[in-house]
Parts: sequence; C-alpha cells; structure tokens
Amino acid sequence: MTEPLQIFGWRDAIDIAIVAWIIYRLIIMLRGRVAYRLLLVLAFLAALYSLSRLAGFEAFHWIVGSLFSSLILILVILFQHDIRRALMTHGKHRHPLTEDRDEQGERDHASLIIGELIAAATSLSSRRIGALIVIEREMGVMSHVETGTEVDAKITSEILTSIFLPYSPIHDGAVVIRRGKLMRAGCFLPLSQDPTINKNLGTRHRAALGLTELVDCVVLVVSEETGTISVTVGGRILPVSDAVSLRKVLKKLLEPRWLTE
Ligand SMILES: Nc1ncnc2c1ncn2[C@@H]1O[C@H](COP(=O)(O)OP(=O)(O)OP(=O)(O)O)[C@@H](O)[C@H]1O
Repeated sequence: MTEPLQIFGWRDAIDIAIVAWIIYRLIIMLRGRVAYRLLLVLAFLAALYSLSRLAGFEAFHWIVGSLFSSLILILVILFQHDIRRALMTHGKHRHPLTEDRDEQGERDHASLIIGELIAAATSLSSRRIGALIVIEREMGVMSHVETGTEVDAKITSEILTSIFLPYSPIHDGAVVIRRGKLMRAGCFLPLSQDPTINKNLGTRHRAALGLTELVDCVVLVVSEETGTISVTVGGRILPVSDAVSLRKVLKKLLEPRWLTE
C-alpha cells in the first residue's frame, strides 16, 4: 500500500502554499469584521458544498453551489473598490501616512505626521474639545462614510485643532486622513450596532467603533466630556494614557503592512 507521505510530492507542497497565500491575502484584505463574517460564511458554504458532493445529495449540492457563486459575486460587488486598489498596489511598498519613496524619508515623514496627530489630540484633550480622526490604512473608507467637506490639506496640529473648535463650521463629525493628507472633514460615520458596547460610550465613540468594524482603518477619538484620548481599530477601543503611549500605539498601527504582517 502506498504511504500518504510517498504520494505527497513537491507539486502538492507548491499547491498548498499557493492556496494558503491566497487565503492569507484574502484575510488581510477583508480584515474588517463584516468582511470576516462573509468570508466565514463562504468557508462554511465551501465545506457544505464538498460534503454534499461526497454524500451524493444532488439537490442540496446544487443549491449550495448556487449560493456559493452568488456570495462570491456579492463579495466582489461590495469590495470592488478595495479589490481594485489591492490589485493596483499589489507588491508595492505603501505606507498609510506618506507617499515618500525611500525608506528613511518615509519613516521621517510618518513620524512627523504622528507628532502632529499627537499634538492635536493632546491640545484638544486638555481643552475638552471632542474630535474624531479617521486614518485610512490599505482600504478606502469613503464608501462607508457620508462625504462631508473636501479639505485636501497638509496635516498640521493647528489645522486639525482648528477644525474641531466648536465655532468651526466643520467641527461636527470626523476628518479623514489618506496617505498623509487631510482629505475631508465633517464626515458622518456609521454607528456600531454592537449590543455589548459599554453603555457609558456616547455616539462619537460608537461612530469610531462602527467604522472600524466595517473597514480596516484606525480612528483616533478625543472625548469632549472627559478629555480621554483613545484609538479604535478592528471594532476595539484602546484607551491611551499619555502622549508616549499614543505615539507607541499609532506607530505600531500605522506601519506599512508588509513590515507588520
Ligand atoms: N456618526 C457620527 N459620525 C461622525 N461624528 C459623530 C457621529 N456621532 C457623533 N459624532 C460627533 O460626536 C459629537 C458628540 O456626540 P455625543 O455627545 O453624542 O458623543 P459622546 O461620545 O457623548 O461625546 P464625548 O465622548 O466626546 O463626550 C457630535 O456632535 C459629532 O460631532
């Protein structure tokens, strides 16, 4: 009798490596929670599809197969922007905070922007002015956000602070940062529907959580009521105690993905 290990050749190893790589890239791309759930449904349907075939349940196999194809189509439609962006930028060295070409320039620029974000957050926090700052990573957020006002400005703590001052016409809502640029202000984010959220959190924090449940991005929140600064990512809220820990958290979350994964 042939041993399984004797049948397993280099072709199988390459085959498994390719499939594992595709699944890994899919998980990275669809890391927001809703996308994750869709991916799990897809995996479940794939398992049912294979099992129903093995068991010889023809009708059930046909139904699951149709559901499977429809779900793939729905995924492609839902994530068309992200898929296009991922394909266009595949293999490129991308930093969420800068378009700088060389590695040192990229680090310096990113560090400068993180410094501006920290200065703005601490200044707003000390004056009990609420703020909501969305920082895109690999995925775009605008398909989940009500557009607000175009800003297209360099990121400085002064601009960020003045946007959130109560008499600013665009202080309500969130600002969106893409590749180190302040793109929009006054944006409305989807609220989290998670019933387990701490009841003490108001709508500003629910909005930050809501967006990060849907899209892989980082949201910096300053509470108007308490002045606390927190960072939300992947539907979780991370309170930060001071500027040093805020720098640490932002640096970690905003490194180019190929360095962190
Ligand atoms: N869905 C949303 N998208 C964007 N901004 C929002 C959203 N919901 C609330 N905000 C912003 O948060 C502000 C304050 O809302 P609210 O007082 O309900 O939140 P809060 O969490 O209690 O505030 P804080 O924690 O800062 O005291 C709003 O005026 C608005 O600027």
